[in-house]
Amino acid sequence: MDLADVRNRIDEVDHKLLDLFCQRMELAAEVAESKIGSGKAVFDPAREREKLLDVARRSPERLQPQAVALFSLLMSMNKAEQQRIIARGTGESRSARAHASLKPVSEPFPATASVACQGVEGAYSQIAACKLFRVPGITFLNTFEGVFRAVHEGLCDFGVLPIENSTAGSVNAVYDLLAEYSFSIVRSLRLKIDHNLLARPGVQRENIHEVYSHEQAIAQCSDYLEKLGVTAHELKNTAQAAEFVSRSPRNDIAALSSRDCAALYGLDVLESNVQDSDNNYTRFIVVSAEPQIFPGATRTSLMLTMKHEPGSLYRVLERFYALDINLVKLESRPIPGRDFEFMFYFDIESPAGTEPLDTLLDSLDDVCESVKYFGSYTEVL
Ligand SMILES: C=C(O[C@@H]1C=C(C(=O)O)C=C[C@H]1O)C(=O)O
Repeated sequence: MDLADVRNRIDEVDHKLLDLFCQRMELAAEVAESKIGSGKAVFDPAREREKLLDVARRSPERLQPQAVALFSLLMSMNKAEQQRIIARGTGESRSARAHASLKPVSEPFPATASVACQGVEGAYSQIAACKLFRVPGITFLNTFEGVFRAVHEGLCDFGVLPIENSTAGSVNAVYDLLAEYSFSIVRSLRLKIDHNLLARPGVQRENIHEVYSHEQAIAQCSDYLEKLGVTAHELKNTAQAAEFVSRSPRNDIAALSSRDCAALYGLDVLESNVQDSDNNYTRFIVVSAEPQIFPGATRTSLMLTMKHEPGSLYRVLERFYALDINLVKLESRPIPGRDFEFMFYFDIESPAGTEPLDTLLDSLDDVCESVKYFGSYTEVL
């Protein structure tokens, strides 16, 4: 069998398939028009079930799963096309945000601003704020909620908060507050976290018996602490641990903190980069009360809830695939007390203000129980 011959025959089949695919997609305009007239929903599950049953019956048995998958994708693309047409026709986006607010503004991200951070001086949030803004005026609050309240009440322009860590995962409390306050993410930063063993000047490493830090830092350095043969104690944050050690008269304690804290609290770095994994990053976000998209935004964060049934995540992922949109984060999260729904965090890469992202946002309501759009922004390293 000559490969070139077979390929010619494949090409012929593909030309026909492509022609039929375009015809099928063009019918979406007529279906959309009829649905605008009748007020019927784009997604008609009964019709789709019938179609898939028919497809399965008509296919040879060994090709049934592939045929069903192919037609599911065709129907998904058809629905996305209908959503796009309906949204344009009525001039009204069904997405979580209207199109107008999805367009980037012309002014650049500010270099100076008043910023709310959780913790105390030297905390990783403060280090992040100083990398995110050239000259930030920082107000420290005790809790994440305090940060949101400070921005909500107009005391600060922006808030800086941790959103996920490469070892511990997403910070659910921050996601919940984003949804509760309807705030937008306007920038993010991937900060490499290096923990250091800090002690008062003159203290020797071999004399250390107890180490103080935040529970996550202790977890991230657990192998090191075991080797050191010390007991670990939790404090509210790593900066507070440094402060505690600096004030204590004891000569057998140390803190796991950032290098900045050594200078800040007059401590010596006994050993640097003591974390077990050298791939330890925390992502911080800048939040604002008003939705704002700054130039160059390519990352979008969403929180989607889906029914607990076979294929629900697949139907959403299909939309990304059909629009050639790359996923950079997908994490599931249990919803306490709600057995019949699933919540997922999605981050996608797609320039804000362009067709694929608008089309995607317009078409998600159809395959999700709820869609939360948290903003489009630039991630800096
Ligand atoms: C095209 C329609 O809209 C949707 C898409 C379908 C398809 O692509 O075949 C089927 C049912 C609907 O969910 C329709 O209602 O017929």
